[in-house]
Amino acid sequence: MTFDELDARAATLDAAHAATDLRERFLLPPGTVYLDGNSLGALPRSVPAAVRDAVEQQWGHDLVASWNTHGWWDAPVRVGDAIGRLVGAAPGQVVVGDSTSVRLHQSLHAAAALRPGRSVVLTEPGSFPTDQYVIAGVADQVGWRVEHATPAELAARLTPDVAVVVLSHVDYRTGELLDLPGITAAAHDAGALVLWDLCHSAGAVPVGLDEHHVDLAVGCGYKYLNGGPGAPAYGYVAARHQDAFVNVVPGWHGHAQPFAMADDYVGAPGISRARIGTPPMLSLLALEAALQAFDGVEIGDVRARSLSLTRFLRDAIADVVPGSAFASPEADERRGSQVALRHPDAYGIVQALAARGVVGDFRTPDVVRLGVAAPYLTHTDLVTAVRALHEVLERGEHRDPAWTTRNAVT
Ligand SMILES: Cc1ncc(COP(=O)(O)O)c(C=O)c1O
Ligand SMILES: Nc1c(O)cccc1C(=O)C[C@H](N)C(=O)O
Repeated sequence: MTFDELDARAATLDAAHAATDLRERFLLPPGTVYLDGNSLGALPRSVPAAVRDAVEQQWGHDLVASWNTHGWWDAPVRVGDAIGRLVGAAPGQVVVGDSTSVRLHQSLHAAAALRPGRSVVLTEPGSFPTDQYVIAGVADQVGWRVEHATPAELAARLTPDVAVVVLSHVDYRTGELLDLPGITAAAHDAGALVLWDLCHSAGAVPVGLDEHHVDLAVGCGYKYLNGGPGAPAYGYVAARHQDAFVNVVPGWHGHAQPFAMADDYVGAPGISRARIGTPPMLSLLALEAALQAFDGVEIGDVRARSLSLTRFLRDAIADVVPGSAFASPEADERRGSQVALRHPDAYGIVQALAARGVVGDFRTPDVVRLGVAAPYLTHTDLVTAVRALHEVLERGEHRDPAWTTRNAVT
C-alpha cells in the first residue's frame, strides 16, 4: 500500500469508529503521536480542575473536615468501585492505594493464608521485574518454592502443591494477552488460587474478574487508567475470600473501627480489610477524575477500537517495513493493546521516532514498544507513526551516534 492508500484506509476506519473516539476527553500536546500510554497514560481533561479543587478548596479551605465532607475517607473503596466497573468486578471488591508492588506483596501473603500447606508459587519467566522480585521475596517469607512455566506449560505444572498462580494478563514487553478464563479454571481444578497482574490490560481489554471467578488481582492506576505519575494501585479480592483475607500490613485504615484507636487490630468487614494506611489523597482524587474519561463507555467498545487500531498498525508496519519482526501476537484474541517489534537498533529507533514527535518506548534488549491507548488515538495518528518509522529507517536516523547513550528512564 502507498501512504496515500494508507491515509485513505485510516480515514475510512476512523469514520467507522467515530463513536469511540474520545480524544476530546484528553489534553495532549499538538503534533505528538503518543504511543506510550502503557507506561504513563495521557492527561484526561477532567483532571486539572479536580486537582485544583482538591488542593485549593478541599485541602486549602476545608482542611481536615474534608475527610468527611469531601469523602476522602471512603475514596479508596469508591474509586475501587469505579475501577471495578472497567475490570468486571461488582462493587465492594476493589480497593485503591499504595503501589502495585505493595498490593502484590499483600495479595501473595493473603494467598498463602488461604492455601495453607501448599508450597509452590507458579509464575511465568520474564514477567515485569517487580513481579519477579516480590514473588521471590514473599516466597522466602512464607516458605514457598518459586516455579516458572510458560503459558503453554502451565496446565502440566498445576500439581497439588501449587498454592497460587501469578501471571500478567498482558505481557509488558510482547503485549501477549493470556487466556485468563482458561488458566483461572485450570488453576481452580488443581485447587490453586490465581492472582492476575492487570497493569497492561485494565482500561484496554475486558477482564471479567467476577465472571471468570478470579481470586485476587492487582494493577496500577497510571497506564490505561490515566491516573497520572505515581497514581495509586489497586487490589481486587473476590467477595468469597474477603472474610478469610489476612492483611499482612494491617494498617489502621483497614481497622473495623479506626477512630476507636484500639490497641488491637480487628480487620474491617469487606474489601476495606485490605486497606493499609493513609492513601495519597491528591493522587487518588486525580485518578478518580481521570476515570471520568470512561464515563458512558463500555470496555468492550474500547477493546473493539483498540483491536482495529493495533491490527491496522501491525499491517501497516508489515507493509511499509518488509521483514519486520513482531514480538506481539498476530491473532487478535492473543494481542493486548500494543504492537511490539524486535530490532537490533530498537533503542535508536525509539529515540529517532521521539525526535519526530512519535513517542513509544524501548524495552531491553531489543523491543520497540508502541502502546495503543484506544480512547485517544486514531488510525490517522498511526499512519503518522508508520510514516515516521519508514523515514527513520530509510534515512538511517536510528543509527545516529547521539542515540548510543541510553537514558536512565526510557
Ligand atoms: C506488569 C507490571 N507490574 C507492576 C508494575 C509496576 O509496579 P509499581 O506500581 O509498584 O511500580 C508495572 C509497571 O511499572 C508493570 O508493567
Ligand atoms: N511505573 C513506571 C515508573 O515509575 C517509571 C517509568 C516507567 C514506569 C512504567 O510504568 C513502566 C511500565 N510498567 C512498563 O511496562 O515498562
